[in-house]
Amino acid sequence: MEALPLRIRPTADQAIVWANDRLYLLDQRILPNETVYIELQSATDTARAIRDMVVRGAPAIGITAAFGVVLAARASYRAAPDNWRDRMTEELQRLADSRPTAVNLFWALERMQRVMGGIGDGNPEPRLLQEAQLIHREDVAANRAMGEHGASLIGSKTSVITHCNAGALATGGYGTALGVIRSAHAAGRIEMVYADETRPWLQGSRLTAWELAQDRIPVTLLTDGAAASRMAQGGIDWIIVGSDRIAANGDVANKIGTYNLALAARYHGVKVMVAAPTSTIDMTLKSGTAIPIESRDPHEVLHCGGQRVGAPGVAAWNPVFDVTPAALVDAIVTEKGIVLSPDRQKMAELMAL
Ligand SMILES: CSC[C@H]1O[C@H](OP(=O)(O)O)[C@H](O)[C@@H]1O
Repeated sequence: MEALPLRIRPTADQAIVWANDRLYLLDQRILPNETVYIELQSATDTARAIRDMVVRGAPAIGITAAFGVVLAARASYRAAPDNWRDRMTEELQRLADSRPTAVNLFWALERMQRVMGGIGDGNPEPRLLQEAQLIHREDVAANRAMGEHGASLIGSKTSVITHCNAGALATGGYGTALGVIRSAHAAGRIEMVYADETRPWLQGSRLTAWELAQDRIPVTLLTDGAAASRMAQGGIDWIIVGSDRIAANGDVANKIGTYNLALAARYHGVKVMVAAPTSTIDMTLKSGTAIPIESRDPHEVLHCGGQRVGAPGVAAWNPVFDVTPAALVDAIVTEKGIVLSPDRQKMAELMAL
């Protein structure tokens, strides 16, 4: 991967760019201090970029993987025009192995493989690129629909707490949780957004605060440990978060710390909204206990802001997601509509729409 200048304005809605027949990612590891696009030359590059969190966020991971399939097809067809499918197997597996929790990754790969199955002779790239771009466009449209659905639940002068980054940077654009916040703000109903910093990777302080400030939406940073005390002071109406995978009974996997928020919210009478496209819902898993939870390098916990904060010899536990039981979720908001007090039957009815 090489960092190349790309002559577009680096905004949160341009985190994933296909231009000049090339794939570029806004490097989210160094936002907000630097806005640098990295060009990806192969599916292996793409898998590494997902694993290393150059791009992150469930829908964004799925969209990026779809473009990774296009890069794999280009290389395979050039190497073996008559046998390009078989040559893609290894690269597709690398993409699938990049991160385990966001189901959108596997949903996108399966959709691209279904298209691969329908391609006849000749160069597969144009048809696969068309599908990857369609997945990207559909995600933005879903986020805008989700934003309106979610905003319909938001009353005037609402203050919310959000966790991690479920914004344009985590999706194809507009965002899921931040999409709801953007739509409610456009309707004049947002008083304040409190953004948890979200240790250890700081998606909240580095990414969410940047996105909201860029859109002139009022935002106040919280340390992760401050959220419950802020709720205890009163005046918080909703917790609004995204998700990486939702099980068939409505259990929600999201960034580590979401479960803590939901427990404190229930105690303080604050409602919990999870905004996610239906591509994040995994009806093959009966409950959240079956959702694979990614653990990352303890180094991420033992360091902060580029310096070591854990004494030598100290261990660290670094699961980067947790599961919030459906019983602690007041609303799951998707592009298809809203599920209040989610349960298995209601999730099945939503998915049947
Ligand atoms: C709209 S999905 C965003 C979702 O992804 C984040 O995880 P990560 O930054 O590790 O990819 C977090 O769980 C967000 O809620």
